[in-house]
Amino acid sequence: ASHHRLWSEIDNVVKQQVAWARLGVGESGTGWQLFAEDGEMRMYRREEEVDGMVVDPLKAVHIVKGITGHEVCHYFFSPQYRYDWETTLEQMTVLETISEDTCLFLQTHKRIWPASQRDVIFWSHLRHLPNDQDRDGPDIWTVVNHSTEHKDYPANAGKCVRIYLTVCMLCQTRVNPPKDGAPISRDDISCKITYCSVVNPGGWAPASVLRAVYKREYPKFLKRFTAYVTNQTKDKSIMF
Ligand SMILES: Cc1cccc(-c2n[nH]cc2-c2ccc(F)c(-c3ccc(S(=O)(=O)CCO)cc3)c2)n1
Repeated sequence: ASHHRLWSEIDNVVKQQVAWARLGVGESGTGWQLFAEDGEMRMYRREEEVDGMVVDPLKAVHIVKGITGHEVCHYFFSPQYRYDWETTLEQMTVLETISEDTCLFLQTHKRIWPASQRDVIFWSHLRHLPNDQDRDGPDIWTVVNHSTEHKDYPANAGKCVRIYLTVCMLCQTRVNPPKDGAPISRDDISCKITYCSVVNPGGWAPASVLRAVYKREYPKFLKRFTAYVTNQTKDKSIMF
């Protein structure tokens, strides 16, 4: 693809996020604490503060039957579906479509009492990392969202406090080919999802409130989003 002004930053952040997402949460004692479990979904966080603000990194691992990593990343990246699954979204603007796999978003999200309302500007990049180089390597689809500036929307100019985030949705598709050589159906596929997120809430917000919001919102988001993809794809041909 023709390189654009953000290309080198995107390439560096994507490589760093893919490496980070592929690191397991290891045995207990590595600082990751399991805080939510639901079926195949496991959510971990690390308690970290920067300048007295909670920036707890989050890592969620989920295995969903019947969908592919390409499908998960397609619905996570594409703006036209976002209001369907992002329940806390109040306003989304595509500031720039930089290429067919890279967009610039401005989003305002519903206010979390007693903190002020938040907005965020981030570039979003969809990438397929095929495993052609090493035979049994993982075939990865990923979307990385990373905060950036925009000259027309300075931080904290209006009523919203600007937040800063890096999010990685990393997917690996597993196929169990049917014994009798039949064509692959949705019963023969599953997707291993690793969702990583680090959010700096910008202005001050009480640690207890933020941690309670994260504990409630992240599991709800991942369950709702993956259910949305399952429902959107169930009668469509498989997008590998
Ligand atoms: C899933 C989740 C976790 C933690 C907090 C909340 C939440 N509750 N009420 C307001 C928000 C809120 C405030 C500001 C934000 F930037 C995002 C935000 C969350 C996720 C993403 S994303 O990049 O993962 C998906 C694109 O929207 C972007 C912004 C969410 N939602």
